[in-house]
Amino acid sequence: MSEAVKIKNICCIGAGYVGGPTCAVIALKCPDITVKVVDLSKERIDQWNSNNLPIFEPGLDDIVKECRGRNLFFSTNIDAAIHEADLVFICVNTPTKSYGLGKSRAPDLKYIESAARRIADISTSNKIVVEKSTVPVKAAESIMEILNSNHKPGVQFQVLSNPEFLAEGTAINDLLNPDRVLIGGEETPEGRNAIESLSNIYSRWVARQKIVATNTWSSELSKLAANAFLAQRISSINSMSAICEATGADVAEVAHAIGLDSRIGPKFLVASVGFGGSCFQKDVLNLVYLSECLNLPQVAAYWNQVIEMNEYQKRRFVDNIVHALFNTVCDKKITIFGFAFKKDTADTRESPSITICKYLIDECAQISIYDPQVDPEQMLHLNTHTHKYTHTGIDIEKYIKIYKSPYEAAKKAHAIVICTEWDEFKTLDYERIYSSMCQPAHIFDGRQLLDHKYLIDIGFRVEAIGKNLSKSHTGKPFSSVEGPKAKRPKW
Ligand SMILES: NC(=O)c1ccc[n+]([C@@H]2O[C@H](COP(=O)([O-])OP(=O)(O)OC[C@H]3O[C@@H](n4cnc5c(N)ncnc54)[C@H](O)[C@@H]3O)[C@@H](O)[C@H]2O)c1
Ligand SMILES: O=c1ccn([C@@H]2O[C@H](COP(=O)(O)OP(=O)(O)O[C@H]3O[C@H](CO)[C@@H](O)[C@H](O)[C@H]3O)[C@@H](O)[C@H]2O)c(=O)[nH]1
Repeated sequence: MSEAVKIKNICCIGAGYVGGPTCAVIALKCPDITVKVVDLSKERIDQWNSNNLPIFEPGLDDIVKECRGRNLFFSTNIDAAIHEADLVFICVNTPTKSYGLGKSRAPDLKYIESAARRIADISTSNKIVVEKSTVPVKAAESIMEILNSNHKPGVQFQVLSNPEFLAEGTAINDLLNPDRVLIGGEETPEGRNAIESLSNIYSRWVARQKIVATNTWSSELSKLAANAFLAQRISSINSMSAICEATGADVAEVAHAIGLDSRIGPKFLVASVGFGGSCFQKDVLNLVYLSECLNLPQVAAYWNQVIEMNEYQKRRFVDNIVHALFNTVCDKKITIFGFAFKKDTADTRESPSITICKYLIDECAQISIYDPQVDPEQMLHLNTHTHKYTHTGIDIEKYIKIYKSPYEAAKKAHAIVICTEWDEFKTLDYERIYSSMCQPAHIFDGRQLLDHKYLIDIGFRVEAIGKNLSKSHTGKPFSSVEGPKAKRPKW
């Protein structure tokens, strides 16, 4: 590739949360480029071709409606799309391995490898292959080796790393107005030309100074580093929330106060019941495993603590629920508000709600769940593909009921547990809810979402992450769930 190629045909392998929205935005901004999004899953492709898209993402429907059939196509014909493309995005999943070497930590790269092998098999013309999936450092090298070992004579490949930074729920805005676009490539004339070809696509709507070129390994590591830093911020503020509950400091006030320091900044400091989503845990574990493989155990332990803190936060929250409900939730109806891992998405991957429900089921609670977007089947099975719950063999369907109305979900419940920060939870009629519940009625706010004073005035017993509201009701601070009462610090 002696000069930057003008891209006319793009193939995207993987029609998921990244592939679909990213390609929809590229098609919108580049009407002269044909974009084909392909996937092994016929069901997913059929949904992309229907009025009921597989992903709930604000703003996505309108873009797909505008571009689909014009220059945006969804298909299972993977080979044809690869064959025609000048540039291929690899957007397949890279979940944490559930077997073998690196089990529960290393990313599973089997989907990446199979996509790379397919590209090598099918390609009869030069292609730029863009690794958009999140991968360990040096994955591009493996992709290049697979391509170069299997290609047809005369066919050349360039592999770029172009990690995606969109967050679910705000994906369209993030894609239209990214903080940066990162492109890593080989430090050769061919590598620079490939970077230029991809930059020319993004520069249709992203300012040139926001398109950052690096070497391939920096780009791959920057994606893991960005997610690790973001997850670390949440674990840090969550660790503060435990201190707040034990002392009477208010975590929202602490977050505001520290966020005013321009070196710290105000974003991503909302203490919560714990972070969820398909990326943070997986990518931090990926970094931990990478560090271990590089014989850097201290680095691995440092980042692993981010995950440990997240687990601790979820456990702490549930322990508190059990203690506040007079040390037993057995056979009590507990209502979970929110099953998605954050608002404005129907995605439940690694949602804290799952862990919370499992812990409560371990205590034999009867769980009722309401979420405005999540598929009821997923909630009924706690996002597993079976109704049997883990090692206990518990039949979870016996313990879970799904409701279409928050008011029905809360009827005769002993407690409401806010797990997702959906806006609609802020404006429910809590007086009506209170009068339909078993008394004393409890609310556990895992998202600092509600007006606690108002709820206490209604009569609720309220406990919230990072706040000590005890003076208003039981006199027991949130953190006393640890067992022996937290000791007052000596100054
Ligand atoms: N979800 C996010 O918000 C997000 C954001 C940034 C980066 N990422 C990263 O992007 C990657 C994709 O994430 P996602 O959430 O879109 O995953 P996803 O599971 O929603 O989608 C991946 C798709 O790839 C398909 N696939 C797998 N192997 C294939 C193959 N060989 N040929 C064709 N299709 C194949 C699967 O069927 C699936 O539909 C991951 O590495 C993830 O870490 C995700
Ligand atoms: O102050 C905060 C911010 C977030 N969260 C939680 O953290 C999780 C992740 O949220 P967010 O980062 O907004 O959503 P994701 O879609 O997981 O996006 C992250 O993961 C993506 C996949 O790698 C990256 O592309 C994004 O840049 C990165 O923000 C969710 O459970 C949130 O509720 C908090 O608890 N407190």
